[in-house]
Amino acid sequence: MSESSVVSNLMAVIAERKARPPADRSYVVSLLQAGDPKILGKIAEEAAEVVAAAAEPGDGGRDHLVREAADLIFHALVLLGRHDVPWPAVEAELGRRFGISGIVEKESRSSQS
Ligand SMILES: N=c1c2ncn([C@@H]3O[C@H](COP(=O)(O)OP(=O)(O)OP(=O)(O)O)[C@@H](O)[C@H]3O)c2ncn1[C@@H]1O[C@H](COP(=O)(O)O)[C@@H](O)[C@H]1O
Repeated sequence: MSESSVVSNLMAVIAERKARPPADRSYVVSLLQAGDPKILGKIAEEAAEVVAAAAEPGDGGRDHLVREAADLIFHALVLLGRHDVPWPAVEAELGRRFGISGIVEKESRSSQS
């Protein structure tokens, strides 16, 4: 499975968990049912763990960073799913920015407001 299809498939699982919560235990359902405060708290927690892992030296630190980044992105995807934001919308936004310097893009934001 390619990396981008992992994200698409995961978003499909999250949407399915939301539409038809299974009787079996599901971490995604527990997050969706607990709502934004729980999901946002997990995102903040995982972001702090990314920061800590990035400070660890060597291959162990790098591997830890990969795991914590995956946790952070997973919880962000659950938040998107809860708000019915489809993954292609995020991809389209990244695509819109592609090749535009972040400095130029930020300047265009302030001229729009
Ligand atoms: N990708 C994930 C995924 N990534 C992380 N997690 C869970 O996120 C939780 C993170 O918990 P913690 O904060 O305790 O973990 P942690 O930060 O590493 O803990 P410490 O470092 O503090 O010890 C754990 O329960 C992980 O299992 C995930 N849970 C589910 N998925 C996907 O979601 C699908 C549906 O899951 P269910 O709804 O549970 O069936 C699964 O098949 C997977 O594909």
